[in-house]
Amino acid sequence: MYYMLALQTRPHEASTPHAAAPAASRGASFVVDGMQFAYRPGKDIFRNVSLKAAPGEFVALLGPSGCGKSTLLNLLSGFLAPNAGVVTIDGRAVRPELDELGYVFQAPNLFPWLSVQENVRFGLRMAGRLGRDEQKRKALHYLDLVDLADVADELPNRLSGGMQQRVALARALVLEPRLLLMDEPFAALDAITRGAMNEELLRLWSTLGQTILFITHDVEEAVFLADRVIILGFPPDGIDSEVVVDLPRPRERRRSRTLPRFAELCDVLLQRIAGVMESRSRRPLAPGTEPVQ
Ligand SMILES: Nc1ncnc2c1ncn2[C@@H]1O[C@H](COP(=O)(O)OP(=O)(O)OP(=O)(O)O)[C@@H](O)[C@H]1O
Repeated sequence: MYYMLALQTRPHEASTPHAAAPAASRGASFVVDGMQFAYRPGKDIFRNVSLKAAPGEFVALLGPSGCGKSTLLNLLSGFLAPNAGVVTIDGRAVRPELDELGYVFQAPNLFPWLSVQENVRFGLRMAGRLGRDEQKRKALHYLDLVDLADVADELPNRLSGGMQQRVALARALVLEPRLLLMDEPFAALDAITRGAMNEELLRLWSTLGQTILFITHDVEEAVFLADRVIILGFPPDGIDSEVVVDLPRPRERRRSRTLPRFAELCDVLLQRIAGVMESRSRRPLAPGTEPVQ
């Protein structure tokens, strides 16, 4: 039932064709200001990076392997602390335990011995939020939203990869985060399932209105989903550039992908990534790493 509701009401997408945030957004803003970060002294991953997202904005983070996408996400979630600069969520210094934050990763990482419903309920139990019946009701509500209420009592190993990832999404959503951090959440899925998950994510976002930061390697996925795509350069360059995705919403795979603007935007992103790769290949080798003649 809730899934149908999500399909029918798309306040964000219907009313704001290009804008970032739905009118009554539940999303949190985030600000990264003058951030410097290194895992080891003298080896900066980021140097003076600044970046913002408005409440309810869908931001994709794109870049070649090793450019620092996951590191940036870990800094935004407070799992890593910057060496300089600030990271705030709605004006508060970030900490991993902030209620505002939710996570979805590439692997669903469900507990195999717990039912689907118990997996989704787990975070509420750990946080001691709500009574047992209310936790169950809420878990079922979010399972319904991802169209999995009918497998609530199954164990995860009875589900396909795509279904397991939808459970992981419901598990994040049940905590009602205002900022959803997604690290290549659909990368392990086949192309058809991935496309369906992309559409499903847009439906949920248009109903729930979180701010989303979504890491991907896939330019088409970035263009289909995002309001804005941030391209990262190789360390320590930080942000290479940004591209605003001015495609109309609501977006549907078959319709959006046939728009000439869709192809243009993909092309712009591919060129930017090629520029990032090229700038790295032109970079002088670090002392001691010159090829032996
Ligand atoms: N725990 C760590 N300790 C030291 N260096 C690290 C650590 N994690 C990542 N790095 C380095 O930081 C840089 C950025 O890594 P990161 O995983 O953030 O990149 P990424 O863009 O997410 O890559 P991918 O797309 O392959 O997942 C890389 O050079 C990587 O080797």
